[in-house]
Formats: sequence, structure tokens, C-alpha cells
Amino acid sequence: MNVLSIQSHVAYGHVGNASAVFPMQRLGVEVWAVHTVQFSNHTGYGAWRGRVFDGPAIEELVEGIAERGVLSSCDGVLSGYMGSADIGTAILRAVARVREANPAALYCCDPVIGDIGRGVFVRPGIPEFMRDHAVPAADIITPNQFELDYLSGIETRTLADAKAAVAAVQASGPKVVLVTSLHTEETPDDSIDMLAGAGGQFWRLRTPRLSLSVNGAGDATAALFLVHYARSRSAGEALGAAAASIYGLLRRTAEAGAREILTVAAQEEFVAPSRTFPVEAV
Ligand SMILES: Nc1ncnc2c1ncn2[C@@H]1O[C@H](COP(=O)(O)OP(=O)(O)O)[C@@H](O)[C@H]1O
Ligand SMILES: Cc1ncc(COP(=O)(O)O)c(C=O)c1O
Ligand SMILES: [Mg+2]
Repeated sequence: MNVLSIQSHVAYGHVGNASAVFPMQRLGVEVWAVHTVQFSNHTGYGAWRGRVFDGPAIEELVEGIAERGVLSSCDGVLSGYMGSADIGTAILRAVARVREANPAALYCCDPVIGDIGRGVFVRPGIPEFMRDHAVPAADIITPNQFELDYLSGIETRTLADAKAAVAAVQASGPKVVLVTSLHTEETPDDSIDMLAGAGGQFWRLRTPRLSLSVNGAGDATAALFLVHYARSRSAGEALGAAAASIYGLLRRTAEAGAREILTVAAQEEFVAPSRTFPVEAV
């Protein structure tokens, strides 16, 4: 399996491609990593150095890959944080080129917009670009609850609200939706839910809530979910596999008290998670 992953990159630590690429490789996937920014470290530190690339820089690399004659062997495109609408447009052009070469390729869009508590943390215009262009072009999306609410226009308080919001977003294009970090009225305070929706069915998975706050977990989650979905074609199965690996990774990170997720040290969790959780049809 070959995945074109177009995301931010950091030299130190693990967010964006620096969080998503290795787990996919550890699962045996060839990853073609195109970076939308190259920063010293993630922005959660409050200070960082580096550059934001632009649309043409992305298109140039995709053109070079196309010149190798390999786009027809691309099985999926993964995108995350988009620095500008111009980069977003370049990503959607890449998706169109890949689909032209391989109509079966899947586009998984992690619609990075913001988070509960932090609010919107992307540049003006990006939330609208995600809602109006990127999400409708995607086969799979992986919003957190804040992003689900924005994309659907529904304030999700209950599981029924969340299911309605997923269905509303599916009506705009993506067949498969994975909601991360979901907390509804039904969720116990010491737990965290994920909800997957596909083909009119819904699955929920609940894990303990760990006492840590890290960056990059969402990027790894989207990568793992894409790979497991592409292999199994089952959103429920992909949910179970991705969630178990992320939980294992974050449990190890919490135990170590690390500021960066332990992508390398906890890599066994990507292939053989130490704990699995029931996937419940809801
Ligand atoms: N404190 C936590 N305890 C347990 N799991 C967590 C925690 N934070 C994140 N996760 C897991 O990581 C997944 C992705 O993280 P999330 O914070 O939703 O991503 P994003 O960075 O995109 O908002 C969540 O669905 C959850 O499974
Ligand atoms: C450059 C960059 N990309 C991606 C992310 C995504 O992090 P998260 O998964 O926590 O949303 C961050 C967060 O700090 C970042 O700084
Ligand atoms: Mg995210």
C-alpha cells in the first residue's frame, strides 16, 4: 500500500507528518511524505522557527512524483493541517491527479480547524475551505467534536446529536466519518469516546481518559484509521484497531510524563496493541 501524506512537518517531536508517517510505515505502508510547513517544533510550545511552504511548492513535488509514473499505484491521500487555502487547493489538485490515475484511491482528510477550549486555531478562511471544498472531496474525514460541530452546524450534546451531525456531514460527501475525542452527555467523566459512521451504521468505542494533553495524537489517529480502513473496508474494524494503538501510545506517553508522544519508543502499539476495547454498534 502507498499513501501520499501531505501535512506539516517538525524537526523535533511528533505532529503532522512527524506523527503520521512512522505509524503507517510500521504497518508496512510506503509513505510519500510531502511537507506543507517545516518547523523546528510544534506550535504548542508557543515559540518555533521554520517556514510555511506554498501551493506551488506542493504542486511541484506532486508533479515530480507523477513524472516517476507511480501515481496509479497510490492507494490513498492523507491531509491534515493546512497552512493556507492556497496549500489546500494544491492538496485537492493532488487528490484529483491521484484519482485520475487510480479511481479506487481513498482521500482521508483530517479537517484541522480547532478544538474545544482552544477554539479555532487555523488561519481565517481555512474553516470555510475545509467545509466547502476539502470535506466534500474526501472519502474519509476524522474531525474532533469541535470540528464536527462546525462542519455540521449542529451543537452536539448527546450521542443522538453526534449521529445526526455525522449524517449531515456525510450528506456533503465523505462516506466514512471518524469523530475523535467525543464527549457527550452519555460519556462518563473518566472516559473518552470515538464514533465512526459509514453506510448508515454507527460504532462507538470508549477508553479511559488519560491525564495528559499532547499534540499530534489526532494526526496519528487519522493515519492509522486510513490504513486500517483501506485494508478492511470496515469502519468498525478500523475504529477498533486505530483506537487501541492510539490508546497504547498515549498510555505509554502519560506514564513517561513526556511532552511529545512516544511515536518511536511505543511503536509496538501500532502492530500489537497491548489493550483493545469493545466496538459497540450504536
Ligand atoms: N487525554 C486523552 N486520554 C485518552 N485518549 C486520548 C486523550 N487525548 C487524545 N486521546 C485519543 O487520541 C485521539 C485523537 O486525539 P484528538 O485530541 O481528538 O485529536 P486532535 O488533535 O485532532 O483534536 C482521541 O480520539 C482519543 O482516542
Ligand atoms: C505544525 C503543526 N502541525 C500539526 C499540529 C497538530 O497537532 P494536534 O494533533 O494536537 O492538533 C500542530 C499542533 O501543535 C502543529 O504545530
Ligand atoms: Mg486534529
